[in-house]
Amino acid sequence: MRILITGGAGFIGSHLVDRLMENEKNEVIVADNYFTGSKDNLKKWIGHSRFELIRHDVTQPLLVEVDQIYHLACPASPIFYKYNPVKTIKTNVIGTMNLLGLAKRVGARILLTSTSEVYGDPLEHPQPESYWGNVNPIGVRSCYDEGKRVAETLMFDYHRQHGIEIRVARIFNTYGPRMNIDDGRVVSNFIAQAVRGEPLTVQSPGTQTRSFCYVSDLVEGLIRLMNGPHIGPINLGNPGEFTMLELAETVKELINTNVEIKMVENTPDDPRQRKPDNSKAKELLEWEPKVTLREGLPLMEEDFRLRLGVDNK
Ligand SMILES: NC(=O)c1ccc[n+]([C@@H]2O[C@H](COP(=O)([O-])OP(=O)(O)OC[C@H]3O[C@@H](n4cnc5c(N)ncnc54)[C@H](O)[C@@H]3O)[C@@H](O)[C@H]2O)c1
Ligand SMILES: O=c1ccn([C@@H]2O[C@H](COP(=O)(O)OP(=O)(O)O[C@H]3OC[C@@H](O)[C@H](O)[C@H]3O)[C@@H](O)[C@H]2O)c(=O)[nH]1
Repeated sequence: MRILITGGAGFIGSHLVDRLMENEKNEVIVADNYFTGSKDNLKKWIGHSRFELIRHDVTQPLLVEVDQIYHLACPASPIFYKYNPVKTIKTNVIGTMNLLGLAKRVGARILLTSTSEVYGDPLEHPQPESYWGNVNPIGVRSCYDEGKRVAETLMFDYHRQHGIEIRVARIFNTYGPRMNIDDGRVVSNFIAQAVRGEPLTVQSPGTQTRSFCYVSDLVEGLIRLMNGPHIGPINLGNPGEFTMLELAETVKELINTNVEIKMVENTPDDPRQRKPDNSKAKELLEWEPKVTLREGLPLMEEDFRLRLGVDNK
């Protein structure tokens, strides 16, 4: 099987590469523009005979002969997707069209990594795939939320109109080693702050909730979705729900009991609650996350200490 992973130099993408490369029958091609990803994440595969890395921006067409496409390319951290919002929209819309065009041309199956952000600031809780969401179409997060919603629409229209084999995953907050140190997302921020001995910055009010999935669980879900018969959309996330204050307390307890917790200002349109309804993934993919937050957080510590150059406690 020859497999293309767009965004494969990023956090989730590089873990997916690791898993797919374990199978000696797979050849893996990564296409990435290194906006938020890095060659470092793939260093153990560079030079391997079954692996290829291409510097490529998905807003441009790509021609490669492949059997499957995991389409991940898109900045995921709010700081980075808001940095150049027009580019984020182009990546989601033109990028997804380009990859669908490739899938059509070579007859490949294509999986889109959509997001729980398509539910916006959800009025239904937990969120099932049947919920249409509560999204601000003109806000600062819209380039990402609405961009992913259009990407999903494109996937289903190419499927209905051209018979393309599609898979759509709606990923909930995922964390683990290799997240960018300055990524800006809450788990990597708190771990980096705890390792550096700096205050943990909880954005107000701190009662907003998220459900955090460890990256190995998520990758397993993506592979099951890609290779199963169901097109989705299917929620992939861990149903354990925590307030940001609870997350900060947990990081403090597990990583550095000496740090303070500091309340800081939040950003506009921050969703107030989020938790996946996992029934579809359980039933159709026989998938359930295994790693709890308390187990997963310490697994990031060594990677962050090494990259930050901070010795063990
Ligand atoms: N991590 C999460 O919690 C989460 C949640 C929901 C959805 N997702 C989705 O999963 C995917 C991967 O997320 P991640 O957490 O690994 O983020 P990431 O930022 O670490 O990885 C994204 C990768 O895409 C690349 N990229 C960005 N724009 C590109 C472009 N125009 N052309 C080519 N490459 C481009 C980046 O350089 C990076 O390597 C994204 O599509 C994201 O929307 C992630
Ligand atoms: O330092 C911080 C950073 C963030 N936060 C809070 O933590 C919560 C989560 O924020 P993050 O930036 O980690 O992530 P978000 O949940 O907003 O978006 C995320 O979810 C879905 C994915 O598609 C996106 O890629 C991802 O970034 C927010 O309520 C935010 O206000 C803090 O309290 N402190």
